[in-house]
Amino acid sequence: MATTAPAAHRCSYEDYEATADWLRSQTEQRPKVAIICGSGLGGLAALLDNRVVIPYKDIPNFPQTTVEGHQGQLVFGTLEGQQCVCMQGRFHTYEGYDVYQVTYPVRVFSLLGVRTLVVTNAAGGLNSSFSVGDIMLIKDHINMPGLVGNNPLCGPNDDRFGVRFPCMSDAYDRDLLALAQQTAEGQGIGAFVHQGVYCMVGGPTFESIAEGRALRTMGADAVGMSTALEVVVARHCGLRVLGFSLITNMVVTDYDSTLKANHAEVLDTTLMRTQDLQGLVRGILAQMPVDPEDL
Ligand SMILES: O=P(O)(O)O[C@H]1O[C@H](CO)[C@@H](O)[C@H]1O
Ligand code: HPA
Repeated sequence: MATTAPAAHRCSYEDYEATADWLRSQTEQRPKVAIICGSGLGGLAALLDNRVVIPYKDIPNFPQTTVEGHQGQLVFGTLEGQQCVCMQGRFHTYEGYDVYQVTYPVRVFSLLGVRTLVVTNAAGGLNSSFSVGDIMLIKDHINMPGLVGNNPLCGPNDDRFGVRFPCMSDAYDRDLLALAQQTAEGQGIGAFVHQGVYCMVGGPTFESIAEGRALRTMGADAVGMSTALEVVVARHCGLRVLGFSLITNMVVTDYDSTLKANHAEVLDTTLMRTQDLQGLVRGILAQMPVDPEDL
């Protein structure tokens, strides 16, 4: 049977602008910080004061969430004096979305005036010194889909967003990383906060043992099915980025192990660490200058 490949949802500048204009018409809030909540981490949005909640289904051009643990709404509000917008639910390529849809909200945020993107995710631990429940501050990533040509910046470059060949060696802001580490230590949770490399894979399968071993050998400390694409688009349009992985399970890399990765365990672990992660984000925002130039 003949099949037709689905058309890529590459969007025009005007599409992003239309969504940003519509959001501006729904709220007077003008966020400077966007927070993308990973699986089971949507509770971060509940911390915001003066909340304005907008379901994705009402937002022009927005995809819909389909994964358990991702609610599917934008929450505008203030946290520690910072004007924020939280994505309670992100998009993944394994849901059937293409890389342009997965990253659509990031460019909209940039047009809204956001200057800092905070990405969070649930991830499997590869570094043998990590334990379930640890928090990894992301210091770098391996964008596996991007490395094989599935990069959200493929296609004609729109210079209004950024340059054709953006640098990724500075993807995760070093000053924000240092602030996050100091904040964790100040809050007494430094013992389970580490820095490491996040590897994005396509999913939705969890890793085979050979894949887990290969990723570890490549230098990844944690693996998940999100984040890198959003970060690439954020850096392209000049946002500074801070990223957190919550280690929800350890990737099985031993043929004698009987452990089996599963999404229920991922969501259970997020419940266990939700307070610490929320406290950490709150503490960082309390000290983070609104203008990146002030860091
Ligand atoms: O990356 P987030 O969205 O936190 O979710 C992670 O958890 C899910 C697997 O349990 C996958 O979607 C993986 O990427
Ligand atoms: N692998 C990939 N993605 C994940 C994992 C994992 O072990 N845990 C949470 N998200």
